[in-house]
Amino acid sequence: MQPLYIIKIGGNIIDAESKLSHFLQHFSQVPGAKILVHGGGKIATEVSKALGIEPQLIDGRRITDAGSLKVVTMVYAGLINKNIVAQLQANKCNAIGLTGADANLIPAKKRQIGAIDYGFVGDVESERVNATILKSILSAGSTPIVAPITHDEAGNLLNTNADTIASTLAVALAKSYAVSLIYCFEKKGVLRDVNDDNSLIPEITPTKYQELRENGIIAQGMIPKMDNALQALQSGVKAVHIAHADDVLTITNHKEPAGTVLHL
Ligand SMILES: Nc1ncnc2c1ncn2[C@@H]1O[C@H](COP(=O)(O)OP(=O)(O)O)[C@@H](O)[C@H]1O
Ligand SMILES: CC(=O)N[C@@H](CCC(=O)OP(=O)(O)O)C(=O)O
Repeated sequence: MQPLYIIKIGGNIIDAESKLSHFLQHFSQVPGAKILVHGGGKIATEVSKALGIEPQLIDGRRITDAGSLKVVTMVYAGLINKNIVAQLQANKCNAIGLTGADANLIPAKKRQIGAIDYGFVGDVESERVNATILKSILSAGSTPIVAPITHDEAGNLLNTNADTIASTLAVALAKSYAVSLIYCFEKKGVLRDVNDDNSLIPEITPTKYQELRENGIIAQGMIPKMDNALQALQSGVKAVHIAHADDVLTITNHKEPAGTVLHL
């Protein structure tokens, strides 16, 4: 099967102009078929505060009321997505920006009210992804850049965690490509001490994950990232890495080990 890299980039890199531009230069050199999924939660939080809408996050997920939905749509689908596309075009990467509403790429269901009402937050399923449109974009030599905005097929946009979008697309395409999913962020990978880049944990299995979580070594935003990563691996994705944004080419060119690799 043809290789496909699905690379996710998060808020701390997107928020730093020079880090983002450095990453995009590298991303444009990743060989073969590739998809970029971006977040941008940090910028959405800043814009939200500037507009007087106090952001509220529970376990890394944003409570998205009608006002917050306007903010995240403007920030993710507009500001961030289009800036990334323009920068990739400047790097000779033929990028095409998409939300989950475009070409019915990612239909979602509004999260049902349980203990917590998340508001306009969408839950997604890999079976419902429009894999056909992604395959045709990739075979035309273009690179989809996916924003974390989905839709409910009834005219409403929904906010979906970007780590979840990346793993859902990876699973949806795993029948057609040998998919490697790479979560890129601002640290060397999963660390024993979150403040020490020399404490990299090179490999994690589901059993080790449980242990690291119980010990509080894996916490905050790393929990949904790990959950999504392991689920992708259990659903046919060939390889999953959690690594520094600067190491993307080291991983895709198989130069040397970098970041954390997940194993079943
Ligand atoms: N063991 C760990 N190793 C690395 N990062 C961790 C760990 N535990 C918690 N984290 C936190 O998880 C964050 C990454 O998750 P998140 O903020 O959601 O990033 P992104 O926006 O890139 O998806 C890191 O910035 C770090 O603060
Ligand atoms: C529902 C939900 O939480 N959506 C996320 C989408 C953005 C995101 O995931 O951004 P990062 O990858 O930069 O964290 C949010 O609004 O924060």
